[in-house]
Amino acid sequence: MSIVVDKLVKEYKTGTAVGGVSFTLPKGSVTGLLGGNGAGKTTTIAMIMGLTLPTSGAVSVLGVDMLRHRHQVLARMNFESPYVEMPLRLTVRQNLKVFGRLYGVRDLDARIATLAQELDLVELLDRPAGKLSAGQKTRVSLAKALVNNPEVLLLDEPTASLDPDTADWVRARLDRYRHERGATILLASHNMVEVERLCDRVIMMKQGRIVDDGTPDDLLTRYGRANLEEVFLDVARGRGIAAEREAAS
Ligand SMILES: Nc1ncnc2c1ncn2[C@@H]1O[C@H](COP(=O)(O)OP(=O)(O)OP(=O)(O)O)[C@@H](O)[C@H]1O
Repeated sequence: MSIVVDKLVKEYKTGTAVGGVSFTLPKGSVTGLLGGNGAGKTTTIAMIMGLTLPTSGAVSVLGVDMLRHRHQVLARMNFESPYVEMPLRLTVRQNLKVFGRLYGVRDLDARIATLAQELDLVELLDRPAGKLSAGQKTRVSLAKALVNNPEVLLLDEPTASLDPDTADWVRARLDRYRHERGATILLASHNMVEVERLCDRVIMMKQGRIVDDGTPDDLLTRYGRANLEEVFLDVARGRGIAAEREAAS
């Protein structure tokens, strides 16, 4: 298994952000984490990456306990999040160099040149990161996330702020990366088209808990719906399977 999350909890003074979440993600799988605002998706991803310390529970990535030995595996994973700003005065190239060195990437200049070609960043390489549009920044963040060719990739809304055409292109890029690298990907998204297109499994979260889990087809059948958007609305509005189970117990 590439990622094992076991009874993960994150309590803040203001309340419970993640209230006991468990799942396992096999190598090469692409899983979507779906849920409304405040459901706990970002906090879950941050705990898997080791950016946020859990209150309790365990996370292992590629067989390594992230709470004790995360330095052993960090070079084999990466993440993208709109919440993590890059140094804005540095150019795109300098940013990619800093992150590439942090991850110990060999032949870094060649890697940056390849990524710039693939993500259409050639024209932007010598511009300061602070002078980019939101969509351009998202593409640079994706380059940062791929700089070390990670086996495990965590993405927090990878196409937020992209126009539909660029978003579609980024999804195609991620799909190709997944197939070429055999990477395991966990992505939080509000975009159902994205999830239906990329994910072989969907984990639905609400108020810090997992309320459903299955392939997109399983969920459509279970809820009797034509698309994931309708399933999402059922779950968000409390008409989900979890609500029915609770009512029945
Ligand atoms: N640093 C923090 N301190 C206190 N509360 C926090 C902190 N970070 C997150 N929370 C709270 O934890 C809950 C889960 O937040 P989280 O960002 O994980 O949700 P999300 O599912 O990613 O939401 P969104 O879709 O809006 O990005 C929210 O109620 C949020 O207010």
